[in-house]
Amino acid sequence: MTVPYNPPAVPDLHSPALAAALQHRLDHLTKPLGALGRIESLALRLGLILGGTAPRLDAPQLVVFAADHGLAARGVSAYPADVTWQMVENFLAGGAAVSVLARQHGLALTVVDCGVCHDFAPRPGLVVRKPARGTADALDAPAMTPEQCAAALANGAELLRGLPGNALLLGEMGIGNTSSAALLLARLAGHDIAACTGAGTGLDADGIARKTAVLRAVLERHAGATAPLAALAALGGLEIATMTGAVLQAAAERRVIVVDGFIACAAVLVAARLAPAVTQRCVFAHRSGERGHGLMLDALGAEPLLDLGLRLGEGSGAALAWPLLVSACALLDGMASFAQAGVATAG
Ligand SMILES: O=C(O)c1ccc[n+]([C@@H]2O[C@H](COP(=O)([O-])O)[C@@H](O)[C@H]2O)c1
Ligand SMILES: Cc1cc2nc[nH]c2cc1C
Repeated sequence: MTVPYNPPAVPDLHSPALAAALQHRLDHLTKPLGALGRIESLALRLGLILGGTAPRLDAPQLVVFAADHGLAARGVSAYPADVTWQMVENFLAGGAAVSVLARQHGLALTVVDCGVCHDFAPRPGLVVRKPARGTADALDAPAMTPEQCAAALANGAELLRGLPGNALLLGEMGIGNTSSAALLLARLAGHDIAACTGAGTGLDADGIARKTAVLRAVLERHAGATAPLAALAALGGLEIATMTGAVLQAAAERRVIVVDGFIACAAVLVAARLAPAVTQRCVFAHRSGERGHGLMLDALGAEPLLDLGLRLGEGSGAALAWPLLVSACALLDGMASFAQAGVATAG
């Protein structure tokens, strides 16, 4: 299957001179060498992405990509598929975890209907870009046709082009989407599906065993879908495909991409298989409680900032990590050097 989509160019960020200037600045601030730990590598990364020694985060955008999954009818989730549209209403009404966190941290929140089986009343904060009402049951057919997958990728890119600011925080909502993420991880990183399959919204051990059996059969059904976009179309969700297009566009525009949990990482995994330099623009917010997320982060070469046992999605982990990015920039910009403060350096 060929998906008619050309990813944008994502150049390497390699800049030894800027990296040296950032490291020099970090090393001369009034603290023992390296004492701000991972905040220092975060500051370095933000400087490299935004292209300066005093990076400024501007107008951060938290986008929740939502869609339904045909595979949900196979009992792979602990919750009914209707929760997808009901939670979209909750995001927009301001009552979801991510709504609260976005308000708290001054993040603009946009919800994108990428393929929910529901008609929403138009309102501010909701964007409808749906190539289909949910995916097909991947046990019967490819989840998306090549055209639907290409349309979702293009929608993500177009959406990003219209957003202000220089930081994108990824969120998602879709009953059944840990199945798609597990399938993509198994296929693109070459792991057994059992190591990639977890409880999602809360399956017990028997439920996880049934989910694993379904997913193993899906992989067999689509054994030929090995290229990244073919795998995305066969196994993925409409929200994952739209998010992949958004990630590629954000990376091409040199925005900071704050990656949430297991499903958001699956979109980044597809994007990184198409354009490896994508991960240079990513800050991985947290390690989620979902089995498989550790393998996913390893496949991306990622070290997440937080490890809180979150397994909510929605962009909640990205929003919780956001203040660390703000602090990293503030410290880089605002701390005095040893020379400025008249503090003695190490003997
Ligand atoms: O972000 C994660 O790591 C994560 C882990 C488990 C579940 N989720 C959320 O739960 C939903 C998918 O779970 P499931 O069991 O329906 O596949 C979806 O809406 C995700 O946002 C998210
Ligand atoms: C209630 C609920 C909220 C969610 N938010 C993201 N995924 C979710 C799944 C459920 C079931």
